[in-house]
Amino acid sequence: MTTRLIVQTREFDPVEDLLAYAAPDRPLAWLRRGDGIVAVGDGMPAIIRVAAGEGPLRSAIMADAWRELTAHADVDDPVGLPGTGLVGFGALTFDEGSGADSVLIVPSVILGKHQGRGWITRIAPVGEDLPQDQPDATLEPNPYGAHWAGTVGPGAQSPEGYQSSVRAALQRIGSGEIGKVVLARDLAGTIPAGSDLRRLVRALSGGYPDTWTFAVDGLIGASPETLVTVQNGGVTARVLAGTIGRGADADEDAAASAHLASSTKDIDEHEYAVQSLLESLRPHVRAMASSEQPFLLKLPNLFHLATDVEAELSDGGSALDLVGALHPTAAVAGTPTPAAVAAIRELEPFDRGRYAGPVGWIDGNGNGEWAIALRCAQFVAGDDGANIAVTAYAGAGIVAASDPETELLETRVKFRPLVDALA
Ligand SMILES: C=C(O[C@@H]1C=C(C(=O)O)C=C[C@H]1O)C(=O)O
Repeated sequence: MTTRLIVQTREFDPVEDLLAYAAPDRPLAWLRRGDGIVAVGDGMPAIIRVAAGEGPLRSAIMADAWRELTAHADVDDPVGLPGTGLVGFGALTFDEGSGADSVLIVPSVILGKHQGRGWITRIAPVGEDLPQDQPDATLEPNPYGAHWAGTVGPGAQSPEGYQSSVRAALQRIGSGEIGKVVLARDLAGTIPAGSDLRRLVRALSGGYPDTWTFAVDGLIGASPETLVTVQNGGVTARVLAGTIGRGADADEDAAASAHLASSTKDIDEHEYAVQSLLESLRPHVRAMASSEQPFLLKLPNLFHLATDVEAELSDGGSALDLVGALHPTAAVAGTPTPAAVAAIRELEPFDRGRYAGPVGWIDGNGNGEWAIALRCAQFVAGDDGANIAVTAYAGAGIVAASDPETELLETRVKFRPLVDALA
């Protein structure tokens, strides 16, 4: 049976710290430079869950279910900003064959902020009171819980194992089977039961302001890379590929960025990623434009080669339709895509789950912002007060000129935001 939702958005004094209103143990958030959207409390009037094993249609099933939900929703949204009205927060698995499920969650209360304007959205099934009309309705910040620290160590893929996988990938590249493949490794550990996960979200968004910080169903991270954003017919995407760690002082830093900007290995790796995005996007848009040369994106821990792409939507698709068309890009899978995904299945001894999958939000008009879930970890609560399990992931693009040890070091630098924040 179709869920029918009633949705009401109202202008609201912008709150300083959106996260202070989120659920400590399962925050639902999308933040960048203090702007964004956060679920207040943990009410969920609708959740679309695509279970593992649904086959290669995961994003299509979700996009269709979302269309159905929005078609039956009664939305009153005089504010009309990105993230107002009916919103679902989503996280999808990287691989269609993953054992993890993909989710799109509609919370009952959302607080948002965009360029100095604030709003509140309340959502309930038709026939039930909107949250503000319920007897115990309150909107109070939750004080942050005590500081906590976790431990993570090698996961299913050891550092040595990672280098052997890179060597195996180089052989496949040498034989012409693939041009590029992105190989990841995992770190596993625990954090204490009851930890206030908002502390991690806050540390990531404060420390890495140029990233999109997300928390969706236990997947928490700060990604520098968008998969696609759609806003009133305009489409944008940011492609990243080609990476070098920051230098220890100004001279080393300048040398590192100059090295990256002129490295043919990194420029090739980047070009694979740009071409794959342009090819997948082309059938859905017109007036596609991207810069000729990548620019250098500077993050606190590393530099990336980056290209921004802009276009106009031409087929009326939603942000989730585009997610389905674009994922997985060569930035996180490789080229050609099917052979790269097959190589990942063979060379990585773990299931990526939602790492390197699409994470973001979609609204009732099909607008939305989706990142690639990088620099992230999946948190899974234990039973009966047991510790919370954490698995973090980081990968690197392997091309013909890659060196196993350098790629291992690159994954170490990419783990740093998360590992530092957990310590
Ligand atoms: C795979 C990751 O990052 C991707 C790979 C990059 C590279 O190989 O240079 C750069 C940015 C991302 O597209 C990761 O962070 O885990």
